[in-house]
Amino acid sequence: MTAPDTTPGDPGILLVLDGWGHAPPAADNAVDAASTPVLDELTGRYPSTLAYASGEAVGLLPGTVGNSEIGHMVIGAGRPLPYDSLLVQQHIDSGELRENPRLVSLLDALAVRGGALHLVGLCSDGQIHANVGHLSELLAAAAARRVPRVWIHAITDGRDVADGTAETYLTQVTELAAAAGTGAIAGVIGRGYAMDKAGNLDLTDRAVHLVADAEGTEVNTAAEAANASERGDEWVDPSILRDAPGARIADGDGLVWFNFRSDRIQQLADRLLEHLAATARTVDTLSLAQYDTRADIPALVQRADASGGLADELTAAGVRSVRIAEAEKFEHVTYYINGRDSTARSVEEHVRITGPGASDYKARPEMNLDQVTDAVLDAAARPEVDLVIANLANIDVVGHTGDYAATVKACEHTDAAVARIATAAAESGRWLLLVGDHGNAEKMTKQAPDGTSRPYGGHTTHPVPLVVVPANKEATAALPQRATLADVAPTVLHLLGHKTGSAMTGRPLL
Ligand SMILES: O=C(O)[C@H](O)COP(=O)(O)O
Ligand SMILES: [Mn+2]
Ligand SMILES: [Mn+2]
Repeated sequence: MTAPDTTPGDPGILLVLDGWGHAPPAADNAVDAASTPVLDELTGRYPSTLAYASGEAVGLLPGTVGNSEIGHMVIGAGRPLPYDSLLVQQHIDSGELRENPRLVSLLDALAVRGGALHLVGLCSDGQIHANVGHLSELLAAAAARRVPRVWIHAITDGRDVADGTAETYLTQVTELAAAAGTGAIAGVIGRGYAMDKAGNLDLTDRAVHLVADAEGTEVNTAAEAANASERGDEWVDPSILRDAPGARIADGDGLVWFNFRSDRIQQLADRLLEHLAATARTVDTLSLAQYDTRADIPALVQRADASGGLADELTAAGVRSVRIAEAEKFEHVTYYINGRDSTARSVEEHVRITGPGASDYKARPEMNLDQVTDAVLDAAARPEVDLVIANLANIDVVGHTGDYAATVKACEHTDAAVARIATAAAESGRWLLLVGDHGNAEKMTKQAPDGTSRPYGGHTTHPVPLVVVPANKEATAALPQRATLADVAPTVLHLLGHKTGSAMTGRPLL
């Protein structure tokens, strides 16, 4: 770790505008269409640039859309970090995954005792939570080890990919199973139920009972389940295939979770394992990548080391920070930006805004932004606070609804919040760094496999705006033409008067 530098810096505010991407004006660009006079003025008047926030620049496979987890982790780490999806793919390409001792021993045990393998995960190629290609590799491994029965418990997406595509992905899953020579879909359920992360256990339990107990509406085909949904792919009702006898999890079966990202599957994983234990079923369980579950689930692929980032540098330098976000993005400015490290730090305060959630953010594009902004202003007014780090969630969370008009409004609410925060920064002698963590709202349609253009609420590969409003407004140094999210932590440290951390490969932009 780098020793703190003695250059006096200024206190500041790091504001992550979640899902704030940049793309040329177009009919589906909600960021451009929104009236955002303050963001326009700050971007025009002060040093600004575009930062890469997807693909290799942040530790993803080339061409992969950015996401909140890797976005905030790289903002904090000051270097690209090989993300879980990239590590899984490397283990597949090298053949390591198939030979993974934990996997081999589970599959061999199932083959010997005649147990079934249950594979649970999101069936799409959104590459944010999961990738059906990974499922394919697990199916091939099960076939090679002669596991007698393999059941796929399919979660439908419609959020990281265009809505209305669930049937296509379910067909693909069936084809992958046929190609591998094993596996059949047992049940289908939307991610709104199976991947709730807000503690709505009534939703989670619908998934628990489908997967563990084969309880759901009976359907003849997976496509029938997908097409019956009146609320899109995210909300496909729990459905069990009529020709899936014995898909209920039995004592002695095995279970592998194939989402690589933990945040939206961990609630279900814990709940399901507790239900199996309560019903006297011993089931050996693995996850593709490491999960933040209460239960200790052995992972097939370990996480990259993310230490030596901003949090470690701030702690070493005694820099006091306040982290603020509403529930949807709270972990992003605490756990993820700190490198998936939950160590309590005495120099950090966490403010979690808990206003009303919403099942449909179309109707409430303002979310709880006023309270988030109030908290930022309160923290900025405290002289003992060196750094305020906040996430404004609206552009991303409302963007995910795929509703263009609501997303335009979310951008406009965000602009009004930035206006208040920029004024407070000026009044408290703070610099203000604005940056997106990945694109979303600047592209609200996507071409479906059938060639039609559909509303799209998912992320993009576009770069994100990055603006530095200096504490001394006379300073007008230009930023490099292109930056990456890895440059944010070195720039923040520089503005605070500290050197770049020795583990960081990004550079201060000023
Ligand atoms: O989990 C979600 O809401 C989306 O799939 C991804 O969005 P995030 O990366 O912004 O959390
Ligand atoms: Mn995000
Ligand atoms: Mn998002």
